[in-house]
Amino acid sequence: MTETAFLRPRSAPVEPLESLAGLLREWLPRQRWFAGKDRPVTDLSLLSMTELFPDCLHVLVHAGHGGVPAPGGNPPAGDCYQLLLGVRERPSPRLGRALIGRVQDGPLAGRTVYDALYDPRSAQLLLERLRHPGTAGPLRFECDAGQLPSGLVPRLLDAEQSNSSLVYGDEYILKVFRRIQPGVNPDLEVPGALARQGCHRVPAPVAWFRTTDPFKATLGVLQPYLRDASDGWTLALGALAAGDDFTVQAHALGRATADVHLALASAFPVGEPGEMRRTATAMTERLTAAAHAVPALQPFVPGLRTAFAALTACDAGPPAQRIHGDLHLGQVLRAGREWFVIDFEGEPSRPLSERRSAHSPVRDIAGMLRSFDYAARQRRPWRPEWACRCREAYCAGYASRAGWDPRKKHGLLRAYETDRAVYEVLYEARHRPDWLPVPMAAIERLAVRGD
Ligand SMILES: Nc1ncnc2c1ncn2[C@@H]1O[C@H](COP(=O)(O)OP(=O)(O)O)[C@@H](O)[C@H]1O
Ligand SMILES: O=P(O)(O)O[C@H]1O[C@H](CO)[C@@H](O[C@H]2O[C@H](CO)[C@@H](O)[C@H](O)[C@H]2O)[C@H](O)[C@H]1O
Repeated sequence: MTETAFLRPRSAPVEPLESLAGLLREWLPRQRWFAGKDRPVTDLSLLSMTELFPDCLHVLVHAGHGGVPAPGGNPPAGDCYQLLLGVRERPSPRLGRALIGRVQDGPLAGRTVYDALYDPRSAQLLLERLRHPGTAGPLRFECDAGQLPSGLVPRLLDAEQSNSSLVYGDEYILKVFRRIQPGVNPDLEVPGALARQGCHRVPAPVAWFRTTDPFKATLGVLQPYLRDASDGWTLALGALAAGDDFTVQAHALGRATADVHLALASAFPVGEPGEMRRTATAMTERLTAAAHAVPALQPFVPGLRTAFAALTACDAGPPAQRIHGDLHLGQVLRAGREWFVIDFEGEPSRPLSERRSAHSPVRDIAGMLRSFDYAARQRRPWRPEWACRCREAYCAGYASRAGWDPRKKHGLLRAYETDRAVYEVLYEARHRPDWLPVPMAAIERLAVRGD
């Protein structure tokens, strides 16, 4: 593996490759996983560029929103993204969907760049790198499994994702993180720790890659692929369409959630129950920021604030601990008769330090309860009673394993559900404006009726 002279990591806008930066500036905001859709990209700089294999560059870019450095020498507002770029004179016509554009000047002048994750050859070579641990410039490839098989055929998953995933021969799945923040990604840290606890509900990482420059960060994780699995969202929508009950599955899902919480509490330090006043303040601040970004929230702010204010009169809840952080029906897979939990990254828009700290497990429970509501609102007539039964069954399943019943923590649950619905309003406004009515219906319910 080489790191050629013009491919050394750089940290300022790179003049000779300006036209590559120009292409990426146009292309990035159109990607599903691009997090800054609500703000224009004002500047784009290449942070590092490494030749991963011939015709394939590993690139970290900073997409800036504002350009002016923040006070105190902090970098300007924006995010770092990971790209694997194929660079060829004439890419195969089959890569049409992946094309980014033709570079006009600099060392890559005249070559066409494309998203290399769509290129089976690059995907295969990426797995080869993981099979043979080692380095490429600042990149480190590491493997926990004895020997990974070779020759597995790759396919890029075509899912609504915050990252990009490659499935290899239905044996393994490699998640390539897109938005990169300094530090260990919880989606490597948590499944690794749970596997060491013997928790069978989470596929364990078998290989991963990371960078040491421009900061230390996890870039991708390979784990076993649950080949006959269906995700909870698909199963729930199927049940709704068929008019089927989903309470047996919801009950088992509650048990699975509690199993994962118990394993997390053993694997990581457990704190005191959250201090209610502080929790209420943080939730209120998030509400204020969300209402600023999505004006449709504003009429409901006073009603929603009462859910947070009421927290101060609540009993201390369960101790704070590491949690999933973004639990919903799309994050659980049913294989055979068991539920598995995936994607421990937490809510993608929150800072990594916050996602890696201890929180109330009620936050996860509230996330799943909201998800039943989302499912029940996918087709008319809406089925609130279906969601209600699932919510009951899920909480009962949770209580049967955890030893405490979420339904007896009504004030906490209401506050966390409200906080989650506020997050969802922001998420949908940014990523899927057509879906905004779904969390807005919950906002109205929580603000007006409070249940
Ligand atoms: N271990 C696995 N086995 C089978 N399918 C998986 C596995 N991990 C992820 N998936 C599939 O990939 C999709 C995206 O994975 P996820 O971790 O949620 O990515 P993202 O963080 O990008 O949203 C999931 O919805 C699921 O369908
Ligand atoms: O990409 P992630 O899975 O990490 O999570 C983000 O995207 C989710 C949507 O894909 C979003 O979930 C919301 O929509 C789901 C239905 O598509 C629903 O089941 C969830 O309850 C609802 O929150 C999630 O919030 C977001 O972080």
